[in-house]
Amino acid sequence: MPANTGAIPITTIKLTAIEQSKRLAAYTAVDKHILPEHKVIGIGSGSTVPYVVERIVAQGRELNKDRMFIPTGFQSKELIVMSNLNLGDVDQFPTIDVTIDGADEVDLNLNCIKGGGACHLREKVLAEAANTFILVADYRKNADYLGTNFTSGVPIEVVPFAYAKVLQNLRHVLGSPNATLRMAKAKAGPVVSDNGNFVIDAPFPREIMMDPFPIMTKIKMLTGVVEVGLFCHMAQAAYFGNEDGSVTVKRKTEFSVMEEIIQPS
Ligand SMILES: O=C(CO)[C@H](O)[C@H](O)COP(=O)(O)O
Repeated sequence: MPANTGAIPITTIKLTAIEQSKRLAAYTAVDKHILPEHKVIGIGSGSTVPYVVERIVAQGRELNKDRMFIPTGFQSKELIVMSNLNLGDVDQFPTIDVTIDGADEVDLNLNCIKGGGACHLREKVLAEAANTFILVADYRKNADYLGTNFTSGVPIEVVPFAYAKVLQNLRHVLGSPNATLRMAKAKAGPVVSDNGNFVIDAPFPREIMMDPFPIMTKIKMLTGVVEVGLFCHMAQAAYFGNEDGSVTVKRKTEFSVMEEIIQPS
């Protein structure tokens, strides 16, 4: 099913198992983390986030009238506006109470890949600005190691004139021989991000992805790179909707990441 940007109420559509899993994750995360005292809320991108907004809208006008909602890009901006929520930006609200966002894959330690929708620069800014950063996804995104199911690689936003140089660095120096420039599907030429930049997808072998922080810093040091779609040590929790109606939660504790399963009620 195509992503619903908010124009059609999602609840009127018959959902596939995967869409139900996304909705379950989103609803559970909103119920646990978007509390009456939260006034500035970051809204991520992707096909799971419309369910986040749907659940927030269901909290009612009384709670939402005093809240500001900060988007991570064009899609979430449209969602916020179409849902009659108050639209703000991160330059007005550099401290966000809670940001909820989707993920392309999440590992054992709550590191994740983001940028499948080329929004990871703004997504990372809103994740970093947030006191609490929460991920929502269906069960396919729940992995032990990054690159398990999401094999297209780490999304890397680059300034256009530097893309060929960065590709060379990735292929010949950093160990991603199959790094490629992401091409558009319904337009000739490359994908252009909401910030006017290009996106490279760089797959790395398992041994590198088992501990993604070092490669994230190396990629980020390449001149021309704007942001890397590896979010390391940022999320407090991730919610995955499962096919059987349960929700798997990975939650950061003081010393490690704990996993629990919430059974359907
Ligand atoms: O990082 C993202 C966009 O840049 C999305 O959050 C990510 O691709 C997950 O999307 P979906 O909820 O459709 O699976």
